[in-house]
Amino acid sequence: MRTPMQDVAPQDYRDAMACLGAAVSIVTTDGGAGRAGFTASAICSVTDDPPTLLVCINRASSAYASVTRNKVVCVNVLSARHEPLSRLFGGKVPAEERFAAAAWSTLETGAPVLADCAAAFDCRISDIVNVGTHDVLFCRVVAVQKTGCTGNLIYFGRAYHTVGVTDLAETGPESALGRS
Ligand SMILES: NC(=O)c1ccc[n+]([C@@H]2O[C@H](COP(=O)([O-])OP(=O)(O)OC[C@H]3O[C@@H](n4cnc5c(N)ncnc54)[C@H](O)[C@@H]3O)[C@@H](O)[C@H]2O)c1
Ligand SMILES: Cc1cc2c(cc1C)N(C[C@H](O)[C@H](O)[C@H](O)COP(=O)(O)O)c1[nH]c(=O)[nH]c(=O)c1N2
Repeated sequence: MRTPMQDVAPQDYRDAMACLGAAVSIVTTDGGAGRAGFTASAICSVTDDPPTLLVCINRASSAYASVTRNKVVCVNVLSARHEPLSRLFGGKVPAEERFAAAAWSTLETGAPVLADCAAAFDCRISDIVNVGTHDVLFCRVVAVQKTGCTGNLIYFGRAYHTVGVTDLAETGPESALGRS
């Protein structure tokens, strides 16, 4: 006989998840349903054939309607210097103010590409799965832009950190992992 699923408390779950460090990206969209973007850490690679990544988006997010109606996103992987931009896209700031703070271009889909991000994955959303408060977006990658993967922004222990040495001669090896 099956026993009913026993969930842990959301706070216990979040406390444990705070130990799971993750890269920080800004996920953007543009199209008939408008331009929008949000800071995201719930992103990972699914398969390289066909190149597919997943993004988890809270259905309460101001970007949700635009993302799911436009059906395109660009995942802009952030460097340490983008921490202020990450805070801006982290909520409660109007979309126009978020985008005014940086330079953007486009690749294939028209979703905004952050000019100097570490890497950008331009995607068409192929599938959406509802799970609890979030939608899991499966995103087919149709173009990439790669600028450089040093000094990347990480969110770990409820704080921003940097991984990867930016300039050893200038900063010294101790700066390879720094808390901000
Ligand atoms: N996946 C997400 O939606 C997600 C991830 C990170 C942060 N956030 C947002 O940033 C705020 C601050 O986060 P924090 O890390 O400083 O402290 P926190 O205690 O709220 O969260 C700790 C960790 O729990 C997970 N988490 C938090 N809220 C979540 C949610 N609604 N859905 C799924 N996972 C969630 C994330 O891994 C997060 O890093 C959160 O309250 C949340 O609104 C959301
Ligand atoms: C470091 C970090 C990481 C994440 C977030 C925040 C921060 C600071 N947020 C929250 C998200 O950025 C925020 O809720 C949106 O900007 C929505 O806010 P508005 O509704 O636009 O004000 C977030 N939201 C989401 O739907 N999926 C995610 O993976 C993440 N990850």
